[in-house]
Amino acid sequence: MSTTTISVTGNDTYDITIGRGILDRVSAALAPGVRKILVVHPPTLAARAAELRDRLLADTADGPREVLLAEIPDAEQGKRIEVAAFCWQVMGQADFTRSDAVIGYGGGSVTDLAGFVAATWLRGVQLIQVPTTVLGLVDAAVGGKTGVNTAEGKNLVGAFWAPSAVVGDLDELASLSPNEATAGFAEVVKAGFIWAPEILDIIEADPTRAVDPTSEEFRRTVELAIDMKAKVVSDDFREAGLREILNYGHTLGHAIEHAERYRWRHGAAISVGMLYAAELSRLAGRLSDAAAERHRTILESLGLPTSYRAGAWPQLLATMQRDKKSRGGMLRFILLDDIAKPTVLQAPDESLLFAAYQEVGA
Ligand SMILES: NC(=O)c1ccc[n+]([C@@H]2O[C@H](COP(=O)([O-])OP(=O)(O)OC[C@H]3O[C@@H](n4cnc5c(N)ncnc54)[C@H](O)[C@@H]3O)[C@@H](O)[C@H]2O)c1
Ligand SMILES: O=C(O)C(=O)C[C@@H](O)[C@H](O)[C@H](O)COP(=O)(O)O
Ligand SMILES: [Zn+2]
Repeated sequence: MSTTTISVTGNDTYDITIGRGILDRVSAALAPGVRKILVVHPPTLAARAAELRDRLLADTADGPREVLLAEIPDAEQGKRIEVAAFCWQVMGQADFTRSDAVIGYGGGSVTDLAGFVAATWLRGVQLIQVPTTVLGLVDAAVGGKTGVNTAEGKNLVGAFWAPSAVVGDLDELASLSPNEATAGFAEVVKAGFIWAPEILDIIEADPTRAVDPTSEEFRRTVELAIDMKAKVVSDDFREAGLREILNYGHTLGHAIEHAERYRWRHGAAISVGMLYAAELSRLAGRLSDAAAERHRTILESLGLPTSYRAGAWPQLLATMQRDKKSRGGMLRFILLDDIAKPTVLQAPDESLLFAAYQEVGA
């Protein structure tokens, strides 16, 4: 099967390579002169991280290397400042210098944490992202948003720090459970609604094939989603404007994740958040009934959640105030004027926000 390369341009230029059996590209992506490498990984991938270490050690063309493995707690438990401090300690004790590198090998939680460690160690060292989940591949590993959660909310501390390469080996996804693959696929659906309607057509034609990581349909939708993200972050790395569209569904979605103390998968929360944004768009008189209904149908056809506890509204509203798109006390939402026509809604009336929530509250 062929390999696809999608490039991010701008201040930092790098390639996202998508293919099968391409892990050897990780070593090739290291800058000349890298002597020490920290591979950050979750417990689930401990054995495979050791194999990756052995591959990196076997490549001696650029001289000898030291490869350290940093196993971090799973999922959101890994996105804590204490975990970043653990990685800093490992790097400090091994004398990592500015010419050394960090590799994020795992899902989005790992690539976010590894990216943050790379951004902050000595104010920035080389970062290579090797995503192993659908969500990591199509979204988290691309674009250089890195960070950790705080007690008050999701991703509240972080940095923009671009990887120098993203190696997307589809073989890595084979061990994902169908539920995990589907949850991550919510970000592909997002790409369909904000930018690439072809994704929606493919899902509607056959939702089961669309989420199957071995299918051609999956490969096509994933490449469309990555291509969209690469274009957006090439244009607006630091989220001064256009990049905000990538937050479609995230204002409510992040608040649900926080309310659930991260027992919900990110993609599942974003699924409810996207339906909420669609209903808000419809009630604000921007989106047609049919386009809002298309959200519900597509998300449900994939088995993604479309409702959340009705009684949670006051808590969700309070958490949404801390969303990064807020300005002063003013909430801002990414809505749709139509499919693939994202827009911003500033300071919506609380009654409108509540009315939209009644469409997803159960
Ligand atoms: N930086 C960004 O632009 C960006 C974009 C989207 C999401 N995110 C963040 O990504 C995180 C969610 O990422 P995620 O959905 O990948 O979750 P995750 O990283 O928590 O991984 C989900 C689960 O899958 C396991 N896993 C990972 N790879 C596996 C594999 N190949 N086989 C079997 N199991 C595997 C992990 O151990 C974990 O239990 C959230 O924290 C979210 O905020 C960041
Ligand atoms: O890359 C972006 O920009 C995104 O918003 C992508 C989102 O899918 C992702 O979940 C991101 O981490 C959310 O960012 P935040 O700034 O709202 O924390
Ligand atoms: Zn997201």
